[in-house]
Amino acid sequence: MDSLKNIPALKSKWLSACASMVASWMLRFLLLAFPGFFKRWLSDPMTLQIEEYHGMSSRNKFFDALELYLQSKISPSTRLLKIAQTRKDTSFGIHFSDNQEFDDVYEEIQLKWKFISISKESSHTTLASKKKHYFELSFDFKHKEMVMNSYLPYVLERFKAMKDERKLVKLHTLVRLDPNKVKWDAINLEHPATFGTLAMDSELKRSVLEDLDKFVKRKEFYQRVGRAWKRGYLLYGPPGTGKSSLVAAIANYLKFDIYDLQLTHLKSDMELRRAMVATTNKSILVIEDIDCSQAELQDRKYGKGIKKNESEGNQITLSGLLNFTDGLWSNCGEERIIVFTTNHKSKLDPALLRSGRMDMHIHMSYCSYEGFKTLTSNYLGICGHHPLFEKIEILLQNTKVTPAQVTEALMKSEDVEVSLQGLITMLKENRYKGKDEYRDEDEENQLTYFI
Ligand SMILES: Nc1ncnc2c1ncn2[C@@H]1O[C@H](COP(=O)(O)OP(=O)(O)OP(=O)(O)O)[C@@H](O)[C@H]1O
Ligand SMILES: [Mg+2]
Repeated sequence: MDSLKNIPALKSKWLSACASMVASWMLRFLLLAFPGFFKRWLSDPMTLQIEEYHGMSSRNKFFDALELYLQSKISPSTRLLKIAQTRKDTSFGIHFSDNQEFDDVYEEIQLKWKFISISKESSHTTLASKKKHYFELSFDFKHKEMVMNSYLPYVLERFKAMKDERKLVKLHTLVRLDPNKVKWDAINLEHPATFGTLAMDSELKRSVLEDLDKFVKRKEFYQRVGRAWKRGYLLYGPPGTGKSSLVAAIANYLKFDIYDLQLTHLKSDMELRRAMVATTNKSILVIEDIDCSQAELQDRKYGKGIKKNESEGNQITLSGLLNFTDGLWSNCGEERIIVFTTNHKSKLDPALLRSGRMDMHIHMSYCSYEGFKTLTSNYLGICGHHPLFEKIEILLQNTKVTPAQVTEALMKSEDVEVSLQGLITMLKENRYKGKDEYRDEDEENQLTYFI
């Protein structure tokens, strides 16, 4: 009788067991049938956006780092790659297509990158800037700390290592996008100059190389003495003596990018500051022909030969530049080299030559016999002696020709005899020519150290 009484209780137990079994089957079925939906439902996504530019015109350096880093994450099964070669580049570059996705794994965290390109609505934009580009990084919110503090620094480290491996050196120049906006535009530096190919006094070359080596090794020293980790060089000498080639040789030697700062492209000290702040560490800021820039800036300031509306708004000054290079700018980065070049050191503002401003004054001068031998080894492949060398050595002692003039003569023929004879004729023609406007500087020391 008792067991009959328990029948309803047993029945409800049985029913609830059946119901929970059906529910678990259904859940299993749904999980198997729609895994994506459940994964999304269970996770708590977080997204970071990395835009190409931040502010008005400053390029986002992390965006540039991603462009290289993510090339290593392109899936081998990718069926669409955009290849481009700009007019100025000699090699092909991979460009990402809109909505291209990249998977990455870091410390077992799944990360998803996406490249996005959207049209901008502005009347002032150039063809290249009509689009806004950015990367999106998606991951689970619970990994936020790990991504911010560990993964992003890791991406930067990888980028630096990849850049060093590829030995990419960039040349950055200023381009004006609209009346109020300038930005740095970069191309690969294809300048072949190295210290080996430069016709330069060997003692001077050795001193410059030693100075560069010492500079890059002295991080702790600069920190200890509380100085900004920067070095300034003034390169001076007649046109065609290798000042620009020396800048390229330094960049190739240290693998530092070059920022070619054309002061006359800028309208105000504010623009100058923005452009300088946008330069990266391990870079060379070059201001070529500083005497000409200085003169033009003076003209603009006082309106000499310049229409009123052209001079308006141009408040860029040499002292503004020097204060900034000596002060805040040099302190907000590391391993910065600043180079001024000029044909006429005597025409420079004394403020620029003041002791401590430029660490080294390097005089690039006319072609010596030693320089000539470097050039014949490069251009004609002559490593030893040649019967015509003695004549050339005597001629070079009395003739002021630049290495550029010598290379021009050496390139005229592939026949060594013809080339050297052509050079002898050129040297004879130039032997007693005209007044030397660079004589004062030529009599100075080749190298002046300040620190
Ligand atoms: N010292 C040098 N060693 C090797 N090649 C040189 C040297 N000087 C000049 N040349 C050759 O002449 C060309 C012009 O030289 P470069 O532009 O470096 O001279 P520069 O001193 O910067 O002249 P400028 O004052 O006109 O700017 C170089 O591309 C190179 O081929
Ligand atoms: Mg030059």
